[in-house]
Amino acid sequence: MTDTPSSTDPCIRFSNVSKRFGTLTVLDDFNFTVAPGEKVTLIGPSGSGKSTVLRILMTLEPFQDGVLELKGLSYHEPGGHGPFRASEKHLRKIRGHVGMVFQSFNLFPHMTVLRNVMEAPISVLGLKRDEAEARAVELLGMVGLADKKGHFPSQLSGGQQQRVAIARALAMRPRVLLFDEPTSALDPQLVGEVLGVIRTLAHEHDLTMLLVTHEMRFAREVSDRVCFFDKGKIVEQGDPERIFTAPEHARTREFLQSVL
Ligand SMILES: Nc1ncnc2c1ncn2[C@@H]1O[C@H](COP(=O)(O)OP(=O)(O)OP(=O)(O)O)[C@@H](O)[C@H]1O
Repeated sequence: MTDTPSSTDPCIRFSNVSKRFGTLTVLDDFNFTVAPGEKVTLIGPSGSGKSTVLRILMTLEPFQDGVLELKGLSYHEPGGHGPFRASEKHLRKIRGHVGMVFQSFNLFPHMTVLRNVMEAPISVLGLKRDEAEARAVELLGMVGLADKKGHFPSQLSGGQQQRVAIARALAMRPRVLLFDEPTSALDPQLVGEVLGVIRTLAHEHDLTMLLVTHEMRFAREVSDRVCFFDKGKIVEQGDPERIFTAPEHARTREFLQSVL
């Protein structure tokens, strides 16, 4: 396994990955690749394993079988003792490439918005304070919150907090950004502002993005590829227009009829 990816390598590659929680098999011989810069959305029924795919990529969950690579780095080191048996140092290296935006915003309540965005680049990347501040101010401007940098999270709406969380993830300059139902915890009137920020990111940046969302119209707008996921497998995938207008698989059709 090499640590030096070539430009033609997929950015993310799951090869025959299986994930079990006790006796429950969530991913069964799962194969999936994402190209550099590609925006891919996973849709599918609740409990089908979509979040688990993201959590494994973020190194938040171990897996049992198979091989997972991100930007040419394997989740188990050569000579290691099976999947995910990597040293903390190696996992940190992987994590350095990937950011994640969760359903709940998870901001530090005792820190201002600015500090929430600055903190990890200082403590994890070793950025100087003024560099981290300049980066944070720029990103807060990008998500439309430059004027809120001195506020605390409790003084912001859910939509604003989620936009801070997006700025915080971007501050680590990840190559891959994962979104796990980023608007599910929001009041309906706040969903649009968060989707707007993600839409801009998708259209204007070469970040590789993997999204799990129940917002089908949004999935159609931002994705290069939509994957219908059910019972730990990709049942059908392709161009969003085709998946949404002419799904080939009966399970995809049933799912889309139930949510559209
Ligand atoms: N830590 C855990 N321990 C035991 N079972 C778990 C754990 N995390 C997830 N599961 C189970 O794994 C399955 C897949 O969960 P996952 O959250 O990946 O599904 P999902 O497709 O993202 O669902 P949703 O759309 O509802 O978020 C579910 O049956 C869930 O109950």
